[in-house]
Amino acid sequence: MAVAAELISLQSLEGRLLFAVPKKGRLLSASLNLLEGADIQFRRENRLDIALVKNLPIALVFLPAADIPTFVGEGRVDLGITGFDQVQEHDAGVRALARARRNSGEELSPEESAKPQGCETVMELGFGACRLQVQVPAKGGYAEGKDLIGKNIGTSFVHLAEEYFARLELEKDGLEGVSNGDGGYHLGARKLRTKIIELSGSVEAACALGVADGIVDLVESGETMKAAGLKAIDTVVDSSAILIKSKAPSNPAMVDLIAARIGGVITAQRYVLCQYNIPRTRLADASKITPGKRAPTITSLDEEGWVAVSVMVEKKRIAPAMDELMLVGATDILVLDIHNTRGS
Ligand SMILES: Nc1ncnc2c1ncn2[C@@H]1O[C@H](COP(=O)(O)OP(=O)(O)OP(=O)(O)O)[C@@H](O)[C@H]1O
Ligand SMILES: O=P(O)(O)OC[C@H]1O[C@H](OP(=O)(O)OP(=O)(O)O)[C@H](O)[C@@H]1O
Repeated sequence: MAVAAELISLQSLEGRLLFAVPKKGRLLSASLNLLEGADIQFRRENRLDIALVKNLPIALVFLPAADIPTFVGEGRVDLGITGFDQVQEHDAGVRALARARRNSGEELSPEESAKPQGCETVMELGFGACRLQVQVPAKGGYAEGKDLIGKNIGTSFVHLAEEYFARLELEKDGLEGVSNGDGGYHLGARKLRTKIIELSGSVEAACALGVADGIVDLVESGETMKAAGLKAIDTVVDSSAILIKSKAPSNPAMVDLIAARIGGVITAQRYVLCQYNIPRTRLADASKITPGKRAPTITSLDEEGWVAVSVMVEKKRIAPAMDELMLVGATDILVLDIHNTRGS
């Protein structure tokens, strides 16, 4: 991490909530938009991975998305933005480590046992949607995950891939549904027959180059997979960006404040405000079309028998909702952008 000691001392971090943000990649720009919407003001110095927030007792820590669950899970950082897939992979890695230590007879120290491990999901953030999928050459003979048992699998998600193939191997051996009690599938004392090969990027090239028979990698549009001559045969995780928090944050009230601000921005991005006039006799029909997040706000109009309705509608539903409102007799339908929200 490029932290210039002369610019940001450890003392300047004292009393500040630490908030981890992806330093690059697919989640960076939407994460920065969220921070801006939540009025978290900072200036990131060139090459510096820590930024002090000007208007709140927070410091932002820019980290690779894959490392954020570790920092938050160990309580080194209070809050973080990362992909659900990364949290799942981290948790699978923690399970694998615990098993390895148990198998080698190593005891946890009292401090380790007492320390709250793992992170909690605060909310989904509405971006970074993708799927972690098992992909194979489109023209090959593999049709489902179990066809790859005993083969070579290239992936950056080694722990999730191991658990995925452990489950398939257990099923194949007639031990369907065995999870051995720690939340993820594993083979107990037996060894995984499928070979998981760790790759750190451009995983889609592994099959064509003969390194792997199949891969476990992320897919969004499917373009990368198609261009590499691959097809998906199974989904391991459905993912999107999430806000996570440590189980023992340094300042729970500040965590709640940031979560409320970010929640407000997300709601504002997802909804529009729809206003219309309608005869009171048709209100029940209109309310079915636009029920609102909780309930529509109804005000009487000066004109006898008419009411004005103000209601939040999901952006993706607004066009058909307007069509339907017209059909039940609504007039003067207006749609307004919501700049920010709180408590909705
Ligand atoms: N194609 C994609 N579409 C949408 N979200 C994605 C996509 N690829 C990755 N993501 C999400 O973004 C997260 C970070 O992935 P990304 O590849 O951008 O990270 P990175 O830090 O640049 O890592 P790397 O250097 O390994 O590429 C993933 O864990 C996933 O949640
Ligand atoms: O389905 P698509 O929309 O084509 O996206 C999928 C690609 O995006 C991710 O890689 P990224 O571009 O982040 O680079 P990487 O291979 O270096 O991880 C992922 O690993 C796939 O390669």
